[in-house]
Amino acid sequence: MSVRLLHPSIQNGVRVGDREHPGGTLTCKCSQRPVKVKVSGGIAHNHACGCTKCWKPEGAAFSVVAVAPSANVTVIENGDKLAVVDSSALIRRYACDACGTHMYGPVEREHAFQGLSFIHPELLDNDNWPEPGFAAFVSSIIEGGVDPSEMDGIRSKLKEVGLEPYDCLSPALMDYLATWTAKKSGVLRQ
Ligand SMILES: N[C@@H](CCC(=O)N[C@@H](CS)C(=O)NCC(=O)O)C(=O)O
Ligand SMILES: [Zn+2]
Ligand SMILES: [Zn+2]
Repeated sequence: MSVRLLHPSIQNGVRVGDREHPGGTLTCKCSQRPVKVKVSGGIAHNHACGCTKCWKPEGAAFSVVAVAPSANVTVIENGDKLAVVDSSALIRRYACDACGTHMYGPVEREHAFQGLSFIHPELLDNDNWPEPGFAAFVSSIIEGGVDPSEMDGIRSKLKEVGLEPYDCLSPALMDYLATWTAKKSGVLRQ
């Protein structure tokens, strides 16, 4: 069986990026009138995501996705091609209606991630962005069509390239989300 492509940017090892990376311009895959979105500042929480909702390049089992403050994310060209993929989802993923690339996904609802936009750093016009730190929603790749028998090998490969596999987000992010929820409900003090 051929080796499953996890994601082109992690398949042969994760390249260590620049923590002080300044952002850049995200460009969709269209050869004509590509959508361009400017990210005017750093990104955080870069990770691989196996869920069925995050955009993945052709043939990849995982997406690579990070966040930036929504205030730093601006559509600069051909925004008329953008449409929200699923308006009921927490992340309002704006995709190019011609090539399907997800360009940015703001969280607008009251939520621990409110004010952040999810973006795919591989679409930036430079490649020194901070590397992914873990793999999230790994079991979800089965929902995307991966045979369950491949999972042991895929989790081993993720570990080999330095990405700890989790079936939701990382423990640190899950604790952050739970803390936000506990404060909102009042069981923890603000
Ligand atoms: N097993 C589901 C998981 C979907 C999911 O919960 N995705 C996470 C990671 S991106 C999430 O936070 N989704 C919120 C959203 O899609 O708006 C799938 O693969 O579709
Ligand atoms: Zn496009
Ligand atoms: Zn996802």
